[in-house]
Amino acid sequence: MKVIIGVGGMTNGGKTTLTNSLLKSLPNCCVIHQDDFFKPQDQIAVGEDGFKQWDVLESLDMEAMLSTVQAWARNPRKFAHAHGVSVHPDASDTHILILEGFLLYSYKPLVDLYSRKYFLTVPYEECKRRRSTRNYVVPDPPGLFDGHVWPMYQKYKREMEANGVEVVHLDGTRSREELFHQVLEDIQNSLLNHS
Ligand SMILES: Nc1ncnc2c1ncn2[C@@H]1O[C@H](COP(=O)(O)OP(=O)(O)O)[C@@H](O)[C@H]1O
Ligand SMILES: O=C(O)c1ccc[n+]([C@@H]2O[C@H](COP(=O)([O-])O)[C@@H](O)[C@H]2O)c1
Ligand SMILES: [Mg+2]
Repeated sequence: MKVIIGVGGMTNGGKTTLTNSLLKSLPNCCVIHQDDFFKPQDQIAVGEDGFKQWDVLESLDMEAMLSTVQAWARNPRKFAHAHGVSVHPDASDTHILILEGFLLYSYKPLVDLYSRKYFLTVPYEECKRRRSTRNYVVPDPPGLFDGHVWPMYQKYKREMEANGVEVVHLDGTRSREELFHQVLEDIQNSLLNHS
């Protein structure tokens, strides 16, 4: 059995933190981080607002991300080995892939592949506060959060809702441990229902 799980939602909702905990606890579990598919800086468009448009789908090489997912689906065992994930020879034939990122449910070719689509959010103030403490490869210029990041988050979320994409909402203000246990239990239950 092959299961793809999305850990999506807003920037600084806690996606990467939650994913790293899940990886340690789920058997035969690989991960693909959407952040690894940002295009090079010189290919990122500059908007009329003067900001580099990092938070739009066109800034990500989604075709390459999809190819990586397909490589996992063709041979999860080989993919796990290639990515340093240990697969026990006697392990059950359940293979899990976590996709983690802020625009997981806005790219049509991926949207039907998920068994479960988690969506982490925190209130605006908390998101802005957490973001101000982050050190991205390309640092945020002043005003980026209110001028670009937050408006794009709202736009893609509205589109997702208009398209009827069903997600499991997670309250990112809960503790790391609570979120981890909630999601682990939910995944384990959905694995039982699939088998
Ligand atoms: N449940 C949580 N409660 C409080 N802070 C959190 C929680 N999860 C993550 N954080 C913190 O919030 C920031 C963003 O977390 P991260 O997992 O990198 O988010 P994302 O990948 O969604 O941008 C980090 O400083 C992290 O330590
Ligand atoms: O990783 C990069 O190269 C990178 C370069 C510029 C910006 N980012 C930011 O990375 C954010 C997504 O990552 P995350 O962990 O905050 O969800 C997104 O809001 C972008 O603005 C990321
Ligand atoms: Mg992250």
